[in-house]
Amino acid sequence: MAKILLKNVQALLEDGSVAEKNIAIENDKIVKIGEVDTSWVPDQVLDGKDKLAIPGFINTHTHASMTLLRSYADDMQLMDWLQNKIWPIEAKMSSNDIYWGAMLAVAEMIKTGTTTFVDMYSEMHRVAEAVEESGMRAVLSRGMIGVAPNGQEALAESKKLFRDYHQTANNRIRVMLAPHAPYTCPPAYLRQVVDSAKELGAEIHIHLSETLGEVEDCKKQYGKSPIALMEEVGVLDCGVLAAHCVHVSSEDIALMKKYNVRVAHNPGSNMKLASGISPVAKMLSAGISIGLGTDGASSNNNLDMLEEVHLVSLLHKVHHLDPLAIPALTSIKMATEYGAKVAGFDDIGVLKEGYKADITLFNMNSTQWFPRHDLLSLLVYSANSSHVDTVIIDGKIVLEKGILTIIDEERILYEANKRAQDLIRK
Ligand SMILES: N[C@@H](CCSC[C@H]1O[C@@H](n2cnc3c(=O)[nH]cnc32)[C@H](O)[C@@H]1O)C(=O)O
Ligand SMILES: [Zn+2]
Repeated sequence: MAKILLKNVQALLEDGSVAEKNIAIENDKIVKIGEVDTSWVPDQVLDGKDKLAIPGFINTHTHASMTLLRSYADDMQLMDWLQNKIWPIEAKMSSNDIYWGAMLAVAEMIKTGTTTFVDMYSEMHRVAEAVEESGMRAVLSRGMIGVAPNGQEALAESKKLFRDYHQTANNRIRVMLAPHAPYTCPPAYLRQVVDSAKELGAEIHIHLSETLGEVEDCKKQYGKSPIALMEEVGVLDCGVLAAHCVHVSSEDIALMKKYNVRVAHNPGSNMKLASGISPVAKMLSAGISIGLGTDGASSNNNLDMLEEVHLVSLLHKVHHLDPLAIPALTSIKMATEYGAKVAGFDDIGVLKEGYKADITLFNMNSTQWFPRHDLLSLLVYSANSSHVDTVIIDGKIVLEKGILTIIDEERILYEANKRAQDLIRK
């Protein structure tokens, strides 16, 4: 039995308060927050002095292996970027490229305090391998472009991924089915995906209503918005994680609420691709679950969730000309507790007894953390992710004093860089 004690740490609790606590971890779970019985003897004690403990960040939408394409194509329109730069080079990516790209992403995510990510890409068994080896938690999906030549093959791969990996690695890996978007998956294909999802009991991860152009084209072609089209073809019956939802109407929001569509909001990507500003405050007040995501490292260009926390708060304040919009606690909850719901978990996202021990510790020994009027405010508005000190996932220490303990950072940087260089020469 592995027992870890976080001693006298400042802990962000479910009600939003921060208080000095002991946190006892046994195997993969938090067993106690508060006074720990002297009969409970830990194997390892981590000193919590000057440390802030929060639930590990949950990145609700990314394409991990796209780290290999970071800085390869910037300052472009979404469709131009996808069709003329990204998809042609993705077609040349080998299974090993996918693996090392995912490893680079996992290293970056752990070092910036993320403990769970939701991914959509191809060759996902290699991403699963990176997740298994690194100790990370993830929701994986094979992104399907629903047209010839690979539509049917992608669906078969998706189903296989679900059967092989859903709820494996001590439940660290979950799997969803991911038709890429309404503009790449025609209704007949989406109906096939829905049938497969129902047959397997799988949920659906999809990009929806990302740009105005997408919504306009969808209305022209099918007479309805992407959200309404998803209702018609049955996607909304399966349990949906929808990335983006930037251009959604009041009618769309009512449908999303009716079917409990969960949203991955990607403020950095939406700003960089100039997709627009998602009506986050409106969706939150309609009772929709919204998490934060980075999207791929080619449209962000990093996987730093604390940056998204910062952005979501600032973006919606200035958008509404209202400094009360998306306060600090809401933005942190979107990155943790609400993100857990969005990703489909009921035992992560909060520091709570009985929950999984997925914990990020910030070292508060730097200028940005002084003076300490309000630790939550410092975290959201002042700190940065280089202050992440220790990360625990599923009860295992995967980062200690800023050093990756399970995976080899030097090797990952070397392999990923070499493969990215070879890829652009192919
Ligand atoms: N090209 C893959 C399948 C697609 S996976 C998911 C896809 O989403 C793409 N993607 C990344 N970010 C975005 C975004 O913001 N909107 C739409 N697509 C994106 C990404 O480049 C990738 O091609 C194949 O081999 O069949
Ligand atoms: Zn995406």
